Amino acid sequence: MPLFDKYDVVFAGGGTAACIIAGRLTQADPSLKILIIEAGSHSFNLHHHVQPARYLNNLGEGHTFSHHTSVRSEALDGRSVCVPSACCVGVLMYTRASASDYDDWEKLGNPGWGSSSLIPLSRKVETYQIPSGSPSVHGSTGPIKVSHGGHETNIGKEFLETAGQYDKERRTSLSADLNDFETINVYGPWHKYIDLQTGKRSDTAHHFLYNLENFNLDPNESKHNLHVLTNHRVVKVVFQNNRAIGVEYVAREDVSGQTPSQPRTAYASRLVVLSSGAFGSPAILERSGIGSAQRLAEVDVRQIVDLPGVGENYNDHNLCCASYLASEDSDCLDGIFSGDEEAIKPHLKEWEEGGSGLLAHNSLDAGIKLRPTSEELEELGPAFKQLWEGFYVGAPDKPVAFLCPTAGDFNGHAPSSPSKTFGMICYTAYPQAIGYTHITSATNPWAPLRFDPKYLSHPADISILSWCYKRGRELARRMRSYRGEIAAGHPKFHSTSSASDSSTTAAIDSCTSGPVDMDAPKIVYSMEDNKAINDYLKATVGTTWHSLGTCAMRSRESGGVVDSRLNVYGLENLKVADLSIAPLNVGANTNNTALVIGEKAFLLIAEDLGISLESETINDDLKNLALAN
Ligand SMILES: Cc1cc2nc3c(=O)[nH]c(=O)nc-3n(C[C@H](O)[C@H](O)[C@H](O)COP(=O)(O)OP(=O)(O)OC[C@H]3O[C@@H](n4cnc5c(N)ncnc54)[C@H](O)[C@@H]3O)c2cc1C
Repeated sequence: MPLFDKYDVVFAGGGTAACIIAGRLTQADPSLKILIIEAGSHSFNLHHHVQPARYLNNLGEGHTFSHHTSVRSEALDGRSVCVPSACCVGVLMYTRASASDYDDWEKLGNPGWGSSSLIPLSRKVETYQIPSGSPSVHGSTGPIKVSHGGHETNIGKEFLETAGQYDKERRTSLSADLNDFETINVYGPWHKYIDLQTGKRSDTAHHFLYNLENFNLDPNESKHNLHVLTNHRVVKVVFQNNRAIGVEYVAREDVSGQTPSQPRTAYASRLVVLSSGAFGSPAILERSGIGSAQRLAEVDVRQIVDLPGVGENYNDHNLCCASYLASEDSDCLDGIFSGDEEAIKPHLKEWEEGGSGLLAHNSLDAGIKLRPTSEELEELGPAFKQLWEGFYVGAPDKPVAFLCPTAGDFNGHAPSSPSKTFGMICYTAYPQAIGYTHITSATNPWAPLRFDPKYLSHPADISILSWCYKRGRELARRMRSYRGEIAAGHPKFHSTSSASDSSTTAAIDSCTSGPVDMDAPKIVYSMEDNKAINDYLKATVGTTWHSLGTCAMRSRESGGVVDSRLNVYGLENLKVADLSIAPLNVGANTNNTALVIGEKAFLLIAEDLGISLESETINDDLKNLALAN
């Protein structure tokens, strides 16, 4: 239980952004009494968390994960989708936004949130362990380590070799920097949030909290002023007039039936910060009476502030994973993905002794941020063309989609051992369909949300995924390790279709099928084939776990929830600081943007609290950044 009667700052949620803000605040002013209330458990040195390759095993139901099931969607032929949220870096893919993404945020009326302010923060937070990293965009002293991981898979190498020979329209470079905020349409290496020295996952809990001097996982044992209370959820914010003075919270055990027993209160004399992510933060606001009058009336919550944007503007990216068989000599992560400890054992020694091998890996070694050629633009159809002209032409640094091979199939379609598999994943960088998330209970923070991500409800979104699936398929079937397609991970083409000839639709049992020639003709798809692809996408499209935007930093008139200092409109002493504040999507995996938001929020909060960044505990880089912003 919390040790102090009253804290200076209370955080609801202890994920990517919160750990940075709390860790930096406590370094800047060790006398600050800070409480983090976190729904999940501690991850300190847990082997399934710090050993990178085990991430798929973490996706089950548990205390660290919340699964949000959507309403049934017409665009997905009546299917629901399930989106988990959690307090970790997940798949460990290091991907940064495009510079224009942040400039678009600033243009919406958010001074200090453009690329010139945020790129230095993205540099600040990292130590880029890739020797060729440019110091103008990559950091060398930050807590979060970025490397290529402890192994180089043949799948990644072959993807780049194949792309170099097959795709004459685009460049391939082994030393390309795909995450310099501007490079697109280049095939290159894909890096990871893995510390090269230890082979461990590099996350904000370990590098901003657990490493603090005197920090103790158990607040009762702590001699530190920063306490973390895990396995508890914040129900709502407590106000005195319009000033936030604390939060009510409950433990999972306190919930019986629909209603938790009497919640406890943690008081905050200076600031309450909601950092519960794109699902958690709007839910806390709604339970606190902040949101649209209609939504709050539906769940019997008295409205305190009318902010119809709460829970709206839900963004994600749309994922498609196609599955292929790989040659038996491929170094794939299937065994580790299966969670079978016997399969993991052979890799443990190498990881423990040198931080290397397949356990220090996430299966993704290469990829491309794709934009279409003029020929492909035609293939993408009229709905996309309109989007292209209105959105992409003026933003040459924005990708349309990502395409990356995975050494091991995410879908778990691996036939029985010892077969090896690889995947070809693609996701849409800026889906046009925007969803929502709202509460269904006024009091129970574990109650399911009413949630619809609206996947594929815009026609351009499905054309992009279809185009990427076809591109990925052409590359996959030319890779040396290709041994056929796994039927369950592909569209059901009619057996007489040329899109399903023997070399392209080998079923699970045709393991001897090798790659086609590099100059084999491109597969031609009929209207019926295209329908089969669309049906497959509707049946399988999934989340990239990149939920954002549900407490958008915009003007109040345009549906905003927080201003550009992250203050919730109409209230005092209440900020939101996590990915939910993103006013528009970013064309990237989102952890990097959450890191940047954490760094930016720290500077804003330090300033509000009157903390001098001249303090000796703050290093010079940070001082300079604060002065520059
Ligand atoms: C499975 C998965 C894989 C991912 N893979 C990648 C990847 O490879 N690369 C990448 O860049 N990004 C990845 N992401 C996305 C990245 O993890 C998120 O973008 C980032 O963590 C968001 O940071 P945040 O601070 O906004 O929220 P989070 O890090 O989600 O933190 C929110 C925290 O609040 C807690 N919480 C929620 N409700 C409450 C409540 N009521 N009370 C108290 N606590 C609460 C949650 O438990 C959580 O810990 C992945 C995400 C997931 C889920």
